[in-house]
Amino acid sequence: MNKKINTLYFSATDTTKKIVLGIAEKLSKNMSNINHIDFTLPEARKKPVSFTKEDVVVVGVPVYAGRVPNVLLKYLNTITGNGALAIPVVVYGNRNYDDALIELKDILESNGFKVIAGGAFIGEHSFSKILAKNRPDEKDMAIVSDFAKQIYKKITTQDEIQTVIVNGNKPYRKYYMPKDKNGNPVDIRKVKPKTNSNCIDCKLCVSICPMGSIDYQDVSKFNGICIKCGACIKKCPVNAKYYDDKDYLRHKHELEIDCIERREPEIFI
Ligand SMILES: Cc1cc2nc3c(=O)[nH]c(=O)nc-3n(C[C@H](O)[C@H](O)[C@H](O)COP(=O)(O)O)c2cc1C
Repeated sequence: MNKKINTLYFSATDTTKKIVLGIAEKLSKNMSNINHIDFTLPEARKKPVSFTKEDVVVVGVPVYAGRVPNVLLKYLNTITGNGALAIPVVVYGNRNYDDALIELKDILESNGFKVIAGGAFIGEHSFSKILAKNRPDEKDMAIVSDFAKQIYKKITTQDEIQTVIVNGNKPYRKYYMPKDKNGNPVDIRKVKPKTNSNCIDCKLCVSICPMGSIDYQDVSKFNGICIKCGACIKKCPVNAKYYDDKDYLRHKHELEIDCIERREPEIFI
């Protein structure tokens, strides 16, 4: 194919990254030619990014509350497509992707991309070590591979490449909210991880927090918001970070029970 392959993704616990890179690598003959833009860390979101008609961009975000994470909207709206082909990909933790894919597609289109395919895939849930455990797995990656083949064919055989229609509601549904035991919505936005005595002060959590919120001098302190992305919990080498908020833990437990049935990726081409 006569086009440059790019990835553009946010991935706190690497499941979105795995899907996006999987698609890009299958689309590209020469893997070292892929241009990777990982905007998981705050520094990366300060750099302006623009593409041209010669580019194909695989764009991935995790699903947060059934939508594109709202903390990423400002950054996503600074990216300019200038006619580049885009493949939006959302990765969710086996509950639902609700309106995240259609929202990401709309964002890309309004920024000058031509959206030619899209997909919703499943990754281990950020809140849990058992919900969608170890996904994406081999079966998911086989679908990734087939999806990339179909995209390749579409790009190389259609004279006027058609845009795609994806699932989702318009207007978008409200951000999904966890409920308490009486069914009332609870707001877990203020919940932050605690640090236990296992901590060896290695500062890894400081360097991987996508919000740059963990204090360097005192890693048990937060200087900004926590998006519950799971990075500091899952990547800590000594399991020093944990949540003890009862509403958060109740929601996590409820998801682990209610969303146990395996969901499969959906692709749109
Ligand atoms: C704040 C927050 C909200 C989430 N909301 C949803 C959701 O609505 N539906 C769902 O199935 N998974 C949800 N998830 C789980 C993530 O979408 C999923 O684990 C994804 O694979 C994480 O991607 P990453 O590994 O690239 O960070 C949520 C995760 C977080 C942190």
